[in-house]
Amino acid sequence: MRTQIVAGNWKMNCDLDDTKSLIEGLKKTTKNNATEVIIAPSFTNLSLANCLLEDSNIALSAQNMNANDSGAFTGEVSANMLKSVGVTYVILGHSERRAIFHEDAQILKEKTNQALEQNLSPIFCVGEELNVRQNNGHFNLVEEQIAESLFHLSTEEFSKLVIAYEPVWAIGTGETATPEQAQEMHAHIRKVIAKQYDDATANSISILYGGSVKPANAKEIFANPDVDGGLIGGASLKADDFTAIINSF
Ligand SMILES: O=C(CO)COP(=O)(O)O
Repeated sequence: MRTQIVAGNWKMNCDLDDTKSLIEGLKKTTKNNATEVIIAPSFTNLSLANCLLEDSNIALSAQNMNANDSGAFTGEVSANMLKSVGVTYVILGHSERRAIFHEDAQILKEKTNQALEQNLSPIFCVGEELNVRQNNGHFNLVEEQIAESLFHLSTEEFSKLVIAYEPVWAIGTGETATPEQAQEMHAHIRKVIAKQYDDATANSISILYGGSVKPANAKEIFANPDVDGGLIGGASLKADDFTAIINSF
């Protein structure tokens, strides 16, 4: 039985007050759920979020992290700093980091290594742009993204990952992959992992879908056998919507 996960990627949204009220809203509505619930506020609000979440079972994730331990990296945040404010997950390889901040397979490999060394669980994002899908290159591209940054890991290390499939054309566009498109890519990812590692590893990894998930479509996406939850952007910024998504399993 794989862990079902619903993670909210707040991106560059919510100041201190917004963070406080969103978390208070979530704590009222998300009690006693069997699903692992994770939120990823911005760096500046992680410490507050950690205090507010003390009596809850909502876990904290960062949206990014530097690959180095410490030192002269102006503007960057280390794994150790994240751990010191209660962070247990880190989103790596989000398409916005790849496209806007030019993060490539090598840097994502280094960040993954550092996260695992420091006992943070990476939520590693993969996904194709629309033109790649239109040219039928999406299966190969996603396989390549996983292989280039992750296949150097040992079986034990790989088992600590969460994978998120986020087709770039579905992020923030209101256009969602159909349940069939999500299922076939998730099954493909699992097959690729089984080929590199083994069936047990492939079957134990939680693979999340991300891209315009909302209360109205979460149920049909989560109903697929290889979809173990969601990485939610816009709809994670409203406590009611996020809770409705969590309750869609
Ligand atoms: O990028 C996403 C989560 O990481 C998805 O964003 P949306 O849910 O806003 O499409």
